[in-house]
Amino acid sequence: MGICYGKLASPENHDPSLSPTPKKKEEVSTKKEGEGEPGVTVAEERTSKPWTSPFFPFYSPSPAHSLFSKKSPSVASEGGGSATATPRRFFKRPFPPPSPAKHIRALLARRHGSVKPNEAAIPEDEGEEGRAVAGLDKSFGFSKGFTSKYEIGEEVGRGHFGYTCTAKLKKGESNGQQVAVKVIPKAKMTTAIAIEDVRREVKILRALTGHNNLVHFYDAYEDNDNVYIIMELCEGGELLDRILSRGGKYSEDDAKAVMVQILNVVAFCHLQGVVHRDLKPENFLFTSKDENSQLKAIDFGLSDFVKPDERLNDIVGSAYYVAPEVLHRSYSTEADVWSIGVIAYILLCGSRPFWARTESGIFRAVLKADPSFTELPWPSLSPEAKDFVKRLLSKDPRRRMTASQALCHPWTRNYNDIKVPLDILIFRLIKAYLRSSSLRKAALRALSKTLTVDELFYLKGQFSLLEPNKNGCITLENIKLALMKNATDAMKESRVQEFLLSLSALQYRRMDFDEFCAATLSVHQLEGLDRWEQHARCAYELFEKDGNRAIVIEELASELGLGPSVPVHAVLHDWIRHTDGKLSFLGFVKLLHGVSSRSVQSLAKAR
Ligand SMILES: Nc1ncnc2c1ncn2[C@@H]1O[C@H](COP(=O)(O)OP(=O)(O)OP(=O)(O)O)[C@@H](O)[C@H]1O
Ligand SMILES: [Ca+2]
Ligand SMILES: [Ca+2]
Repeated sequence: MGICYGKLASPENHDPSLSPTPKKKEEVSTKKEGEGEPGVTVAEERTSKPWTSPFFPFYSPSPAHSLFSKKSPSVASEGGGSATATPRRFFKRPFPPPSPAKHIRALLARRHGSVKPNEAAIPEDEGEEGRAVAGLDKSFGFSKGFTSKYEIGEEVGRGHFGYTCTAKLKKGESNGQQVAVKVIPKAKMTTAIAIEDVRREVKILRALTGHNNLVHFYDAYEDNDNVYIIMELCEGGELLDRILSRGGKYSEDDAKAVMVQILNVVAFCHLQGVVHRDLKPENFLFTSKDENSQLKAIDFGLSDFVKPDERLNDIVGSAYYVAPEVLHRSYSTEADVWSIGVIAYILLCGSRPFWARTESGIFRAVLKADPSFTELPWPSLSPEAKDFVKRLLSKDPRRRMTASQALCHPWTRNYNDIKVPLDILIFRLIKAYLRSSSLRKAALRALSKTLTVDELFYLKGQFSLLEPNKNGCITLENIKLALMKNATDAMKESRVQEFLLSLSALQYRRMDFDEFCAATLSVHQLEGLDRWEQHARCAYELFEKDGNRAIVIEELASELGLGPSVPVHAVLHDWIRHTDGKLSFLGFVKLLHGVSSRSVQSLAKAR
């Protein structure tokens, strides 16, 4: 079971056209996170926050906020107690508006070491680290003497793992400087996983600090009771509160201003080999109350390092924002881009793309349902905005845009001279290209000739970031220099350098822009486009003229790295044209994918 919204039984019973009547207090039925108990009603008030914002109707609280006081379950009323005041909101609204997101319960259970039967919607393997253990080592090696250096002020926010206060430096050069301190009680660290998470949160903040859209990290302290993370104080409040105070809807331009900042910092994290894993509007703060204030990513508590070809498998994040592949336990940086897609959807229409009353219901929707782009206000939004969100919310992570690509999308790319960061995907694809057979390279080259202006825009940008020489070519040296320019300590952890070594096939050669396009185009992404068939047919015609040649089945099998156990004549029969022994269209498309022997084996079994 998950969060409940009073008696908002069906997704159809809300009205998107309602005026965002601000409410300070809202009563909704909810269930305590991480515990399998039945729903309890919570009355919430965020007025004790320094930047209190009005609530959107149906605002549902996160039980993690201790500022909320509990009330008896009987006071839950329809539509959060405000149904009679604005009855029109029923029957029309497609989804409830955003509210604070809750962490996935399996994750919390694992971190608190309390997995009870049937509690987690997706069972986690409970290893030694996930069990609450007495006598855990809770020393982090952080500085001591927090209280002698800082005078702690008012609480400005609270999450599941800690609370955040303002603080003032007592002495030294920056005497009086206001900072934010996230206090994480050691008493809450009951498992090895929880301790490791705090260690990694600080390590990642330390490694990434410096980006304009990432909260500035100053230092970390500890004493017997707490860990203290000292950061820049963001006084503009959470993005979630701004969404709510605007009635859940942003103009396209305002949404773009937010999106561009989010994509920028996430592209930066991904290049460094860090995946955030908890992107949601609560984890972006504005530096000031100003409308055009800068946005900062915070809360790297669930973040991790990921090597370029590695897949992570622990289920982490917040239900509304979690990517399908995370639920399938095999994911990488693309999972963050999905969460950005959910945020983009909410910004543009004020509703969540995937909604259900229970956690498992949300997971089902994430895995199976297609978000609505037909309900209001979608018909009145630009086709570019819709395409942008759809390509972030592609269920297949290989078809999803990367953060850098999203900054090159026609919806965003003309926004205020965006500087698109280097995309780690480029290096992954070059690596795969260099390992390909000459036949596959020829096929990719043919496909690259069919790229459109939009697709070339991104590739041109990436190519110029690698600073080609006078002849318009790049070498391994260019790639090294470009990465060094962008490298932070995080890169050492995620071992991008090691990955670079794997590009050593480039050592004695250079690549011009044409070859770069062939190397870095993503076949999977092109396949996700409506015009894929056209692309592929057109590319096949070019390949016929230039690259196609007679090939015997055994040679093709070896090109594809098929082992002797594969019945190649049966499997590859349709891939070779019997009239002249050259690749058929089917064979061409398979070759473009660089079909793995595993998929061919499964193909063989299916026959
Ligand atoms: N640098 C900051 N300046 C101002 N407020 C902050 C800052 N960092 C955090 N906060 C506030 O404190 C809240 C909790 O911080 P944070 O999200 O890091 O905690 P958490 O316990 O990890 O939360 P969660 O439950 O989302 O995992 C934030 O949502 C925000 O409102
Ligand atoms: Ca948070
Ligand atoms: Ca957190």
